[in-house]
Amino acid sequence: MNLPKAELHLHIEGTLEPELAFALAARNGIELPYADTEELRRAYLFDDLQSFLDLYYGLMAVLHTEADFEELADAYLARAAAQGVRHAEIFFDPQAHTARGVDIGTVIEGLGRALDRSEERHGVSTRLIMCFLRDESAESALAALDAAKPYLHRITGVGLDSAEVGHPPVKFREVYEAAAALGLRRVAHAGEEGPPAYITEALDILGVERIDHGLRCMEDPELVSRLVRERIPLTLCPLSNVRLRAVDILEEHPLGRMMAAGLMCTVNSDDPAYFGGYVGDTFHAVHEALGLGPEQLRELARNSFEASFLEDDEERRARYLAEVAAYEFE
Ligand SMILES: Nc1ncnc2[nH]cnc12
Ligand SMILES: [Zn+2]
Repeated sequence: MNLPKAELHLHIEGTLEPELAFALAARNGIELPYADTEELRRAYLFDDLQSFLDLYYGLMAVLHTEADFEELADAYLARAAAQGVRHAEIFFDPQAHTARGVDIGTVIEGLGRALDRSEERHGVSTRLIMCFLRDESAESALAALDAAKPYLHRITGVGLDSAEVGHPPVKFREVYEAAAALGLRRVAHAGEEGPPAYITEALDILGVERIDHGLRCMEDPELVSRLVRERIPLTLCPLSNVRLRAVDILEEHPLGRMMAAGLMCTVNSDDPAYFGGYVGDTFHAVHEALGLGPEQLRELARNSFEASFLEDDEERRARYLAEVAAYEFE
């Protein structure tokens, strides 16, 4: 769906399509444990977040050089642009690469090369958000933040991802304090598989401005009231929730109820190479499965720009919002 939109929850490593994975494996002399792209795709049957993460971190082994990261990001931006994305705030997982011996500078400069050309090539403005792996230690996250210091001009904010349950936001209190002191914006995954209390902690202890997922807030009516009152954006990922079995089928996704409750929802693709669709596909899917009509889709698109980190470019935000208002549905 070509409705102009911002994508606010997108792991660049989750855009690694099987074809590119095999091409990079061949280029870098790496043998993948799959015969071909078909066999790899057949492995995309996940039971939960962890079963996905195991494959996701494994396949990253093909990413080595700046050129690899550049190609990955450029391929995503081309696909996103074709689905109406005008602005993308892109997550990356530096610790998943440094743990394999790939320097953080290689990752950031490689992604940066694609992002620098994105407006000219794809008409997509971008921001970069570095995520800490919550199943690693706070010390490891602090080391990642320290290693990113020479590249802060390229980084807008920090996030928190990976296996959620058992790794509450409070574990990263000092890391987020340090990030805030560096002038970085703050977001965190919370309430994907973890309890509603993690959402409250992310807001109160980490000082986040948006909640990534936040699906499980619906179990706590007081939390819902607070999120509505404070207009905290939620970056929902409905196709991801189905593939990782947070909801059984898309028709049962609470997105419609969340919007009706007054929550500031956005829809995003999370890891589109693994979950069956990019963000335009996701808009189309929620239209079909949940019966969201044009004005609800327009609200989601408007929210995506309002929740985006475009404070340093309000003129651009206003332009994007005008495009949303003027969009004519077929
Ligand atoms: N949906 C997700 N939840 C947590 N960590 C992730 N890393 C990549 N995708 C993720
Ligand atoms: Zn995510």
